[in-house]
Amino acid sequence: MSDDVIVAHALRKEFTVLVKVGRLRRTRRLVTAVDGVDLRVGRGELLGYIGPNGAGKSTTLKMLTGVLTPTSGTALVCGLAPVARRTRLALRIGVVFGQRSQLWWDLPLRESFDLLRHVYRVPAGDHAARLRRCRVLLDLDPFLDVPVRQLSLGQRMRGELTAALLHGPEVLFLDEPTIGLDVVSRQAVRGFLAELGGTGDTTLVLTTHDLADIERLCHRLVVIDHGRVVHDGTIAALHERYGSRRLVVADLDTALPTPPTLPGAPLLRVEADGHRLVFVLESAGVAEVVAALAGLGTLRDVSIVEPAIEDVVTRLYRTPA
Ligand SMILES: Nc1ncnc2c1ncn2[C@@H]1O[C@H](COP(=O)(O)OP(=O)(O)OP(=O)(O)O)[C@@H](O)[C@H]1O
Repeated sequence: MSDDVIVAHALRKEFTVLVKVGRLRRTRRLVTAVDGVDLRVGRGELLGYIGPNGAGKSTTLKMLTGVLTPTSGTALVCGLAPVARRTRLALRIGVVFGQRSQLWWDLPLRESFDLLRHVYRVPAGDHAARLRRCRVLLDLDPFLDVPVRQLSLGQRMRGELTAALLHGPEVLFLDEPTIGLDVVSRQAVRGFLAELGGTGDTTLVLTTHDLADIERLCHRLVVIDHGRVVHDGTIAALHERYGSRRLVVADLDTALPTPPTLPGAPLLRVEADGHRLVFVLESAGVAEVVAALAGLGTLRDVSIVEPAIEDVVTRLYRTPA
């Protein structure tokens, strides 16, 4: 039996929108937000679901969590049809959507968590253990007794994450979990999700525009554009497909009259009046390039620059779907 916790086939969602034509007239137009997405996500996977604005990410997540009914296609999450079995599914998944809160605005966090324990009928021992873990990892104690409406965005997001996890979900869906957070909160949330995903017990599906989230957290990346999957694979595969290459940066004590020619690693540019040479690693290996550079007798320092995911994703978004 497959251990996929999410299986979507030809998932499609259309919306009818009214658009203005001329000064007074309005006409109906069909918007295809998700256009035949196939997706399988295994238990314990950490999946980044990314794409440019309006690509269909949130709409996909809403269909997978039972908030929206697909126009056509099928989805099963934890073996359940999300809309038809929404209540049952709610016990098996956790959802953190930036714009929607599951906390009680006027209650302190601690009381919201208590209420959620009753809503989900979580045994007291399990609840206490999960809450303890979140308190430590997300540093909740300084604001556990503060009413939710008084929390900062970063504090509330840490509360939302906790709320989504107290019933021990198998899958956690996160729509832009670090949006608008300051550096400290962003690191806290990322670190927490990395730890959670690292256990292999919880499947994470994450949409984000913050590619640092992806690099830190996701093993697999699904990129959608105009509602269609344009890449499904590892980050390394994405770099390979779009030809991103590693660079070797050599700092020299003395500039050379002519830069060296290294087989398999062409010179990309010369900087700092000839004191810095940047090579592209093509067919050559790092060791042979470094050895050749060391042989020049003027090498002070050498570093390898990994390709930035921003570059490759920007290029991917520009490529027609
Ligand atoms: N309720 C709705 N009614 C009409 N159109 C909608 C509705 N929800 C989404 N859309 C449209 O569907 C398309 C996909 O929207 P969606 O919110 O899924 O994109 P997204 O990838 O999450 O974008 P972003 O990164 O900007 O959040 C967009 O063109 C959007 O305008």
